[in-house]
Amino acid sequence: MAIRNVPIPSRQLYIDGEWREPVKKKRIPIINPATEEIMGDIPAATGEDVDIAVEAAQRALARGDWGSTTGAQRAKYLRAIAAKVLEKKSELATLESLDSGKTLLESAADMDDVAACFEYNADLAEALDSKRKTPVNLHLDSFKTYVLREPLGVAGLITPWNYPLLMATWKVAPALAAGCAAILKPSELASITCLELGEICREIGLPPGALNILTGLGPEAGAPLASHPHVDTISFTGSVPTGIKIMTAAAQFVKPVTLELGGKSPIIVFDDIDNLDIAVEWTLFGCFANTGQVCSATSRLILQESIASEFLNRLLVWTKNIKISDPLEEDCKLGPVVSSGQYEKVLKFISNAKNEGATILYGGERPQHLKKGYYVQPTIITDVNTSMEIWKEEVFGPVLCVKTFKTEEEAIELANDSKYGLASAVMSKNVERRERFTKAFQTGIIWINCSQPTFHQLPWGGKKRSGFGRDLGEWGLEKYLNIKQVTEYTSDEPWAFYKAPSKNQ
Ligand SMILES: NC(=O)C1=CN([C@@H]2O[C@H](COP(=O)(O)OP(=O)(O)OC[C@H]3O[C@@H](n4cnc5c(N)ncnc54)[C@H](O)[C@@H]3O)[C@@H](O)[C@H]2O)C=CC1
Ligand SMILES: NCCCC(=O)O
Ligand code: NA
Repeated sequence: MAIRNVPIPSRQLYIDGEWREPVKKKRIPIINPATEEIMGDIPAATGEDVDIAVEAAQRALARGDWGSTTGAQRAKYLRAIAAKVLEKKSELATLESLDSGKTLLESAADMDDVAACFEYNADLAEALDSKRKTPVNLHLDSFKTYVLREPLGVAGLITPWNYPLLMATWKVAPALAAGCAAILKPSELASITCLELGEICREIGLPPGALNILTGLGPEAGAPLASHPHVDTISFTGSVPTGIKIMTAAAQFVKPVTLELGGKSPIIVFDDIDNLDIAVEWTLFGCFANTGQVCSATSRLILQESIASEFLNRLLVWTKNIKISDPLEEDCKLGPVVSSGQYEKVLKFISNAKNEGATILYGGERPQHLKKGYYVQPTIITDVNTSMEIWKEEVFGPVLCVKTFKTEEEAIELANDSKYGLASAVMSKNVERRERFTKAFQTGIIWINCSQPTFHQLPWGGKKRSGFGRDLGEWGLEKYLNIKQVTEYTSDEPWAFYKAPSKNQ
């Protein structure tokens, strides 16, 4: 499946259905995190390019070939994109791995998810046609009313590097399904596959301006998008500090935003589990999948004291078995983190934990056999207390911290002891207990007897400082719609609120 020598395409910005050099002609190097080598470069958009893209998006909305389409017509474009993604799956997956360090296995799964998400939103676009105009019966003779669902306008989509094309798809697919015109700003750390989405849109003949793709730095390309007066909504996935900046910028125009931010999600394991190894594997997957660079990573293991020692022993055995290598190698299960900045950040979290008195039970360093690349061993940290940074802050790397508990009350208190509220997992065979935890968890996503499986039919998002609004499912499309009420007075009788003037007045 791996095509090692996929050439890195040299692209420009994708605006108005064509490739355009950025106004300031700047480019950003692409770094392969597995080798630390520069592989190519991407265009760096600035505010001038944002203005051009916004105008292209507005023209698309005003033109019949996009602005007047039915959901069924848009569904055809979305299905054509899905088909092209599958046709180019191995090339796209390899590019994704080269750019972000994701294992090829995970990149290939992402491409399947990308295609499935476009397909799913094609279905939603079709379903929208029958819901476009919904009568509302007021049970009054004098009024006829209905509600229209219309595209909100120009959507700004700002996305991260951990699932580069998939996170973009979670926003692009519903924005297009709704009939918006979109401007995607992917992360400068991994933009290759998002630019290839531009090529796919060109190949399938998506009307110009319906989707524009501006690569570039956050403050130079993302910030002008968030603060543009003619961008009608912003959907963002990324860090809390950037989310706050985006919300602040958008607030100046009372622009709706949805924010999918960080997390420090718990996984609670009870001693009533039937099979220790199954729980161990979910715990590993929950924290080390995608090299821990997952907003919903269950990076706080909350373990019932009675099984702690046996569980940790099995966890160590399984962890030592994880293959860490170049992400394109067969069976690689843990690649490098995305960038030198992220590498330094993860190692600093580990050294801070040590300095605060925690124990590095396993890992904590660069793997001995890999001399180059931003690799960090899967790391397990014990002797953690709730005032430590490692308990409170998102690492976004393969680092699991562990605490034990005796009672259910203690477990739920530990689980909810976070400023974040994205996801929670509980492993137990006791149905009533699982229901109690489902109710008590202060998060938007609950996993029972698993961690991380994600389905595009279900709402994705959090509460507290993990943000608000939802991607995916029908909820992921709603934010791109304007709900318009229409009220018609159908009576021949005067309204008779004011006194009617007399005939000779
Ligand atoms: N919730 C999640 O899925 C993610 C969380 N993170 C967290 O954020 C940390 C830092 O990663 P970064 O890449 O720096 O995340 P970031 O939040 O800065 O980047 C996400 C996106 O926002 C853009 N951006 C940055 N500054 C902006 C601004 N002022 N206005 C508009 N857009 C802007 C970036 O270019 C990128 O496209 C990670 O270590 C991790 O903890 C990072 C990526 C994804
Ligand atoms: N399994 C998808 C996770 C998406 C995210 O990290 O935002
Ligand atoms: Na990269």
